[in-house]
Amino acid sequence: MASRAVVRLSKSVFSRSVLPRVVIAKALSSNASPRERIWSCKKETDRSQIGLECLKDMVVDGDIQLFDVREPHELASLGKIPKSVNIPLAQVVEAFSMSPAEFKEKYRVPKPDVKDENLIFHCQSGRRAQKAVEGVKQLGFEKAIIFAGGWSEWEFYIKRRPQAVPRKVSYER
Ligand SMILES: O=S(=O)([O-])[S-]
Repeated sequence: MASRAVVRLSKSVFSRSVLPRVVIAKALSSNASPRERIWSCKKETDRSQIGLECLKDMVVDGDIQLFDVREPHELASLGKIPKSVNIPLAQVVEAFSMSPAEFKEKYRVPKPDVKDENLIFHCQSGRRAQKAVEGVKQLGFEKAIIFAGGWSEWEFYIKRRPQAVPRKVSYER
């Protein structure tokens, strides 16, 4: 009787709370790869996108290559996500076809590697970023993903919860 209760209790403890917590703790540790961190935050199984909370963590952490494919005038008038680099959609394929030296000279950041797992594209609401991801995937950047919520979701979040933006990251407008 008592042993059955113990088995039942330990099954529920291990299956529902302890193990997932261990997995989550590992995924959130500084040793976790960017991809482990991304997917630890996601409940859904769609691995082609990143959600706002995880994006925010990566922005704070700095371990991110985030490209904003809107037009420069949109960034100037609406604002930009910290750490993002602007490459308008029409230039994306050309940019990601450049040599690392040309890319660095033009965009002032290192060119991502085809194997990078922290390569993320966003725009205003997802449409252009989707095209950008499709374009770079054709060039071999298979692990590129999209922040579909884009600037719209980031701005909505910031406006509703400005205190949630860590001080380390300045809110650029
Ligand atoms: O930014 S958008 O192309 O989704 S309108």
